[in-house]
Amino acid sequence: MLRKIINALTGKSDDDTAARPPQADSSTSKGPASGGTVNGKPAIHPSIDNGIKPGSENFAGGTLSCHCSSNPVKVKVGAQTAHNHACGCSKCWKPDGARFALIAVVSRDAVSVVENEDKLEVVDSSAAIQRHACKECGVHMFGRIEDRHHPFHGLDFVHTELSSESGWSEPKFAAFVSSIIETGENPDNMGAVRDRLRELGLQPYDVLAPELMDAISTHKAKETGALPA
Ligand SMILES: N[C@@H](CCC(=O)N[C@@H](CSCO)C(=O)NCC(=O)O)C(=O)O
Ligand SMILES: [Zn+2]
Ligand SMILES: [Zn+2]
Repeated sequence: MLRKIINALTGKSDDDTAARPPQADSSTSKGPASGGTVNGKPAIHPSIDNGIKPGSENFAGGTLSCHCSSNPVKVKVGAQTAHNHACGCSKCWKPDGARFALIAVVSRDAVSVVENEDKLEVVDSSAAIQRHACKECGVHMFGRIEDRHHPFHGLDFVHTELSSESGWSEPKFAAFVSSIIETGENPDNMGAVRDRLRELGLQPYDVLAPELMDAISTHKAKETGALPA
């Protein structure tokens, strides 16, 4: 692993090719390690690979459905989302073939499970974001922060591509970009991936966008007393 990191940093090739995940240009089926290309460029996510459609100002929400063909879980989101972004982390749900998840936040008060709640389970109860996923198809229906001290407490994370309504806020940046390597992306592809994100108008960040990092630090400073509450 260390050798791979050093090679990625120095630009040297890794002769242990058998151990490497497929290249971006290879074809594929599932997961970021096998993310393919669209028109010769790294595929990011099927909803935006052909361009990003802006959301609608007066949009007031819709219903998310999981991928089950029968008895899908349905979650009502009764408000427009905010901070929609592409996320490369290993924890967010991605559809087949996507390198990135698309994920946005919305007030938890606006989120309610309206059908087949019994099919939901929390993927990792120790995670800050409790991702409620369908036990049958694996789709994450919403992610909730239960820790009252967390900077984003009160917000749920949702994938608006699960809704048939159009008008949801569009993704505006890409977060945890380097993290795609953690699930098998070839480090040699990162330049092309970042170029493609910029071309789509999604500034790549390796953590979150500055306004969210500032919000997290402000929250912490108010808790410690470094800033007035
Ligand atoms: N490199 C890690 C990063 C995982 C991570 O910190 N993910 C963020 C963003 S998720 C939506 O933007 C996070 O806040 N995670 C908290 C949680 O998942 O509970 C990796 O790739 O796994
Ligand atoms: Zn399902
Ligand atoms: Zn994520």
